[in-house]
Amino acid sequence: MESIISVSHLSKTYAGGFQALKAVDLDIEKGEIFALLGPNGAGKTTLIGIICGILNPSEGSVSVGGHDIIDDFIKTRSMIGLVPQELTTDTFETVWTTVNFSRGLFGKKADPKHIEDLLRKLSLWEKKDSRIMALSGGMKRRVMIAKALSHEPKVLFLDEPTAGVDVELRKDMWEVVKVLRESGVTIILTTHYIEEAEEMADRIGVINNGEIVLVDTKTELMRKLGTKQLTVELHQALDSIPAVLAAHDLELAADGTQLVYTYDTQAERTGITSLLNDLNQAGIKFRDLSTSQSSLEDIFVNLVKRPS
Ligand SMILES: Nc1ncnc2c1ncn2[C@@H]1O[C@H](COP(=O)(O)OP(=O)(O)OP(=O)(O)O)[C@@H](O)[C@H]1O
Repeated sequence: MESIISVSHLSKTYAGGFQALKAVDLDIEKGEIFALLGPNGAGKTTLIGIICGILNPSEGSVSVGGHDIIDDFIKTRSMIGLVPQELTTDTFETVWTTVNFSRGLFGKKADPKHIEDLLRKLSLWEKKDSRIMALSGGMKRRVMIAKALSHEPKVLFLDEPTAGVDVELRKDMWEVVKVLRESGVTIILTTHYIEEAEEMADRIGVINNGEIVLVDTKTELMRKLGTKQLTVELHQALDSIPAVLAAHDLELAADGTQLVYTYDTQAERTGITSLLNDLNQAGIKFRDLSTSQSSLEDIFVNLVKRPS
């Protein structure tokens, strides 16, 4: 895959000495929806701020579409649309005026056709002559997206697009994002909601304490998530896994008193029946059985838990 954003060894130390980013490496692929997950204060806004040229990095570099964000600031900035966390827009203006004005800020020639297409895509066309203050919260958010896309950027950043909105609005936003992706825009969103990342993202990155601790495709994470473990409590400890059980994905735990069997919950056959048969044949007796499943939530919590 071709990358559209390349972040290399990026560090940020704020004036007071606090290091908010620590040698971050990250590639964003053209056309993907990438979700950046992380707890409060992890460094998400700092990372976005640097890529968008709002903040200076302390070390490292970022390129957008192959251009360096510092050497080629105007070019890279025009390739980016940013929807900030807070809704900040001139409430007395109409939707049409506001969105056209945003395009002008990037020095782009007026293009009523593009703005019309954009407003239609965002289900705002009927509201083009309404003042922003007369719109619902969901519509205001969509106006923010229209403003961010008015100059035809290649990449759209959505910083916490659904923070504090109700479930219905959140689902609306997910639909909007998918429609935008189909039009070829690469989307990077930050979120606290694991469900949101699961619903929308092609890939998920987890950031904690200024470090990227995991980047993986959602499919791969779901595959990991789809595995379950069956723990067999044995009557007598084993030194090793007997050869008759070699066909099963087993590990010995708790000083040999537990056999842990990992299986795929999505597989047609879990293999549990045959494992229990083989245990019986081998004369291995057990006291108890229990199952557990790791969720994306568990993976996330484990990755970001603070040392106590
Ligand atoms: N201007 C600043 N000066 C000093 N420290 C800052 C400054 N801006 C942010 N920080 C600190 O840097 C860390 C990262 O902040 P950042 O806003 O990037 O986190 P975040 O992941 O976006 O958090 P949230 O989810 O709460 O928005 C935090 O500990 C924050 O207190």
